[in-house]
Amino acid sequence: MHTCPFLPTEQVNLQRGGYPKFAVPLLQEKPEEGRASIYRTVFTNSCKEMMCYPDFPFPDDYPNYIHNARLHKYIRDYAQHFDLLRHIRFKTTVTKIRKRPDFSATGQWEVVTRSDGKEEAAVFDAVMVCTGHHVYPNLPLAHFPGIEKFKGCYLHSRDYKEPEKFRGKKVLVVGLGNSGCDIAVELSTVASQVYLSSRRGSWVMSRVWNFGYPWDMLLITRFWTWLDNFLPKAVSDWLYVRSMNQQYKHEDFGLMPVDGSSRREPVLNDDILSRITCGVVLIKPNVKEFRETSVLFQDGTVQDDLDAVIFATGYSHSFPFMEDESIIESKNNEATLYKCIVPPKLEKPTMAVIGLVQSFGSAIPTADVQCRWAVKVFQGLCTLPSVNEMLEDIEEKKRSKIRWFGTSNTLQTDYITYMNELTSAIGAKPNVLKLLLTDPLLALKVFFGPCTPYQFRLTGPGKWSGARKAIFTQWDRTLKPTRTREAPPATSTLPSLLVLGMLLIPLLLLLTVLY
Ligand SMILES: Cc1cc2nc3c(=O)[nH]c(=O)nc-3n(C[C@H](O)[C@H](O)[C@H](O)COP(=O)(O)OP(=O)(O)OC[C@H]3O[C@@H](n4cnc5c(N)ncnc54)[C@H](O)[C@@H]3O)c2cc1C
Ligand SMILES: NC(=O)C1=CN([C@@H]2O[C@H](COP(=O)(O)OP(=O)(O)OC[C@H]3O[C@@H](n4cnc5c(N)ncnc54)[C@H](OP(=O)(O)O)[C@@H]3O)[C@@H](O)[C@H]2O)C=CC1
Ligand SMILES: NCCS(=O)O
Repeated sequence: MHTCPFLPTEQVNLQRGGYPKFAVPLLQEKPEEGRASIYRTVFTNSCKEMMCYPDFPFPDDYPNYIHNARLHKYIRDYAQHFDLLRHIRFKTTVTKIRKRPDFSATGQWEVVTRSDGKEEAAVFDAVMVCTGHHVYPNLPLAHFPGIEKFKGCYLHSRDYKEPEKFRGKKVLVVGLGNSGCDIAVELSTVASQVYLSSRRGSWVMSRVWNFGYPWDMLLITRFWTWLDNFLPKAVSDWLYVRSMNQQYKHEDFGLMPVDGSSRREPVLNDDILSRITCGVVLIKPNVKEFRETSVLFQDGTVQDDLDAVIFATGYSHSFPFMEDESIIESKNNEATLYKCIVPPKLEKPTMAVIGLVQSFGSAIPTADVQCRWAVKVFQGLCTLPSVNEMLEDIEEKKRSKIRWFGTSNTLQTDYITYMNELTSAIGAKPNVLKLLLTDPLLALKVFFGPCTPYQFRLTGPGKWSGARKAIFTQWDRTLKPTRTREAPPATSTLPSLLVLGMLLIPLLLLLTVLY
């Protein structure tokens, strides 16, 4: 990788010589091998009511979208609240996971760890692999002819931390995902020009959706999921494209996705339109090739005097610690796991992969429900079908992925459909029809309101007594952090009905005269 001359390298040396580690390793200047890495200004793109642990709402004074440092505190608060820290071994790397010799009888695993240079092995009855899928950068340089000739520098978005070092530079960002969009917007405040190249375009939405409410509280509901699946696909596709294009026409900003009906995860960014309108971010098509100091795009346009390229081309995932790599079969960004969790060919179901799904929904509640299902499998309370039946189910799910995402090799899945599948299996899926009879107001909120994580703790094993109240107060917690100034009492405005009447009367008179 061409290091950027204007990115000071002493930090790397400093790091070796006691560089002050950030409180949050994610923000270290030089990302740690095998760890996710984010840039300083990352704010969540799921709102607090949609991304909390199902039995641990965020404090009501937290903003709806949260800076990564506050999210880190919330996760630590959760661990402290449920007394989990005693179960966690920090600064400990798992270097090897292998079946014990008697695995087919016991289902036990041997796990080797390294901490402070010391290796240690231990035996476990079950293993949950929760190592994330935003760790290993996807940097497909072979797709960018001439990059080896390029005299500027380039890096993957995983290595990007902040914009200052790019002040006055001409920078190309490749990839219109959430990283590419965030980074292009931030760079545009200091760079002399930012180009944002997109291969297939993306739906780009603001976090602040209709009526000023969080996008995910309005769009991720059981009603919309039901309608999306109930209507003929052509109709639901038309509605989807129409809703995504309702705030502005994406083609007017060069953003329009090639496949508009794909339910691929949208980009959430509140500033990109303004940066495009101000000309500091220029949207470009895919790169055709790089030259020594310029880049040729697929539409034939050329950009000279390029200083740097940031490849925001996403991530791949791998499990280097698995001695037998065939256990978690994963290639082309798709994994062969039953319910996206269990390797189907194990003689004993004592391994679960958690978090290897991507949806409109949030990672935290998804992982919470996945773990609850996996524990029932480990306990033998959720029995798995035969290997062939699991493999057929995996194939069937791949076919439905093509229907919604245009490809099977994706971690994408439909959030509520997936959560329903898992919560049904453990008896924790809310029964809306039954609720209609027993608690009609709750039923309406559950079906038409935001599918907040509390819904997955309303009933069944793991039920949380505070879930109903959390659902009834979710909008209070949403509005509290923004309603921070009481509007002064209205002075001159006439009641709106009176105004409406005053407008209607002349209109009615005009109509009677005309007709
Ligand atoms: C920039 C960015 C912003 C995001 N914003 C949101 C958002 O707004 N909302 C949302 O829901 N999701 C968001 N995501 C996605 C979300 O962060 C991830 O899905 C989530 O972090 C997944 O959690 P995880 O625990 O599965 O994996 P990770 O958070 O990646 O954690 C994996 C952990 O495993 C550890 N690990 C890995 N290998 C080993 C090993 N061999 N031994 C020991 N430990 C190991 C790593 O150190 C790490 O601590 C974002 C992702 C990125 C990159
Ligand atoms: N604020 C937040 O909450 C943020 C959340 N995230 C999350 O982190 C995860 C990773 O996001 P991100 O890093 O953006 O990665 P993504 O995988 O979401 O996006 C990768 C982008 O790179 C493009 N790309 C990939 N390969 C190539 C190629 N060979 N040639 C051209 N373009 C290519 C893709 O284009 P194409 O569309 O054509 O495939 C896509 O636009 C996502 O889940 C995202 O939601 C990330 C940043 C901020
Ligand atoms: N869709 C929320 C998860 S993400 O990876 O940002």
